[in-house]
Amino acid sequence: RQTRFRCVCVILLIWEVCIANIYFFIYYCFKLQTTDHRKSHHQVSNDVIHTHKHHILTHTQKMLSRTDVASVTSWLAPIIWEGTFDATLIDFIYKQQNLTIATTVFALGKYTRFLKDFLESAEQHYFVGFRVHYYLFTDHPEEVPEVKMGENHRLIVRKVPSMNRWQDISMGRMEILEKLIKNELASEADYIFCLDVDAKFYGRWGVESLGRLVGVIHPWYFDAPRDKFTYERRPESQAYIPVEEGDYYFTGAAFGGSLEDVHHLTKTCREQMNIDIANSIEALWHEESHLNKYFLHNKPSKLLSPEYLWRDINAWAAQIKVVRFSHVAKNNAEVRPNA
Ligand SMILES: CC(=O)N[C@H]1[C@@H](OP(=O)(O)OP(=O)(O)OC[C@H]2O[C@@H](n3ccc(=O)[nH]c3=O)[C@H](O)[C@@H]2O)O[C@H](CO)[C@H](O)[C@@H]1O
Ligand SMILES: [Mn+2]
Repeated sequence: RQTRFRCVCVILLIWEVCIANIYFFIYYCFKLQTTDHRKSHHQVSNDVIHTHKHHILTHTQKMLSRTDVASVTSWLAPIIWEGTFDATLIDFIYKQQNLTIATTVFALGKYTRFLKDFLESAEQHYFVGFRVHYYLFTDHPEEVPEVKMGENHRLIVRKVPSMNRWQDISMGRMEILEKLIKNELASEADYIFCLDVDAKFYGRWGVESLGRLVGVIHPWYFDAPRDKFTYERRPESQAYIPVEEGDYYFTGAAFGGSLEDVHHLTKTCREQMNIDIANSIEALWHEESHLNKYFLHNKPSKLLSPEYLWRDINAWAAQIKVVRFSHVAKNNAEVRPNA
């Protein structure tokens, strides 16, 4: 009987040890969870003053990728497509830097007709919530429409002389930009974008586009083989690119970056175009040809997909999930000073 009693005691003891272990295990797990929680909250409140930041910072854990398009170049510059960035997170990061984005636009001759749609749509989609100073160059300041600017957005109008050739207007932008950056922008802005006016915004164009030197892949050639790119192929031009060279074909209708880098870009293109004029040659696609030559030797640090300059809002391509900025249809012969 005594042995039976001992046996029962031992079993009871083992049972209690087990129960105690289970209790201890549950308590330990719970404690671990709460301390972890407190720790991450603490880290966040060290970094930021806002209250929702814990939620925002955890977005980094989301997998962002596209498998149908390349999102990085061979020199490790990101290519920005819808689905490769977290807009909330990237806005939050840049918000703390108090940036100003200078944005230049030219509207000479009949091109003032594009201003209303350009500016109104920009106010809905372009760097909303960030400081933007538009510099508008026109030969008809009286035709600039009244557009209500959002908070922190300003429109500065500059008069420039009229020109007889649309090619000269388009190419002449480089010199005007070069001077604007050198003489005025140093203490006024952090980044600059130079955009065509015959275009309209349909979706977000925000801080994801900012970088030291930013090129936009031309909407007609993003999917084309290199030998189809319309680079300048005559060796007599300074814009010449041999057939076996070149990475992407960039549009002349949108580019940007830091003031220093864009100043160097505009200065170089202006100088190269002047050499071409002296040699009586005009590059096939004007300043766009020179821009492509520049990007061959000065690789952009960031590339924007054709979402950032699409052909026309109605054109379709499987890779384009969002049209952010798009050329509007225009009758070149009717709108340009020379056909
Ligand atoms: C589809 C196509 O062929 N695109 C080419 C064409 O673009 P685009 O047909 O888009 O050139 P464009 O007529 O828009 O001219 C460029 C910009 O110059 C300004 N502007 C031009 C003319 C004028 O009378 N008033 C005025 O203000 C305006 O800001 C305009 O957005 O030419 C560019 C410059 O060479 C590039 O080569 C483009 O690849
Ligand atoms: Mn255009």
